[in-house]
Amino acid sequence: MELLGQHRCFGGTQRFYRHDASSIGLPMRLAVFVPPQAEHEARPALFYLAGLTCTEETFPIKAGAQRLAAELGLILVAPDTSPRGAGIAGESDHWDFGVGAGFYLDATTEPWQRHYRMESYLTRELPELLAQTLPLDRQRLGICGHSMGGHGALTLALRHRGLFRSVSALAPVAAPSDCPWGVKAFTGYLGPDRSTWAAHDASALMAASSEAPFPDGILIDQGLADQFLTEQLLPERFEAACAKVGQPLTLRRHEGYDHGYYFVSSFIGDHLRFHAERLNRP
Ligand SMILES: N[C@@H](CCC(=O)N[C@@H](CS)C(=O)NCC(=O)O)C(=O)O
Repeated sequence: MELLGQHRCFGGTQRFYRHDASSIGLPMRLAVFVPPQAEHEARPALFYLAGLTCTEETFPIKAGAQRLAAELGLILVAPDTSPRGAGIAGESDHWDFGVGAGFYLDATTEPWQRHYRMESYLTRELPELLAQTLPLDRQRLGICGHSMGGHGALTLALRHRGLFRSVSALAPVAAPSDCPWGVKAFTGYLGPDRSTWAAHDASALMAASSEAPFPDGILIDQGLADQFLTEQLLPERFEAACAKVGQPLTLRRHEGYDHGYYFVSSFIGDHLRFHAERLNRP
């Protein structure tokens, strides 16, 4: 991993890295906050997946999570939202598909399947690489995300049982098979056969579970003034699926909050505490 920049921050360091990602076949960038406690011992890590149009810089710059992460001793890992530089014609033409919109899955269609492999990158390559490079306890990983990243957090946690001990989301795309962003992404990355989509749809995955996958609970925050709430996010679908399988879910609906980072920064602290509590258990 090539260290591109390092900044002292609340006694720890905010770092930016670039590395050759073998699962993607291209260089990837990521941001990592290392809390002061990591100088002495391996610490738990929270992966944060950002939403459409974001980069690895969005979370460290806008969410304001470092102060509390330093107190809690949490490493924060913020990857990019898609491969960049794949050279696919038109890959930057849409803000909700292609560059900046990788949807945290492995594409199975041409021309995307060679490089658009965010799921393999995040679940196989990155935990291993980070554990080799940083004082990170590989057995204590949590995942959270916002919007498309909320979809990523929920689906990766549900698809890779045991990899992430705790999961939460802010304004997640909760039923992507049934919203315009998800239909566009799944059609493009997985093809038109809808039977392949359910495996990447948090509500469908939860509804298909035989028992509660996260008995310690899942936390979701949602703003009620979110401009994408009723057309794209559909948290009530995930809520119904959790109820069906007995999955404990705290879904908090907040009057007046919209979709952006003023909302994320208002509630990210509760997510850090939620994860720290679960990741610090022996
Ligand atoms: N570009 C879109 C909005 C995209 C958007 O809201 N992205 C969210 C994630 S889905 C975000 O976090 N944007 C970055 C930011 O708010 O700083 C639009 O013009 O409507």
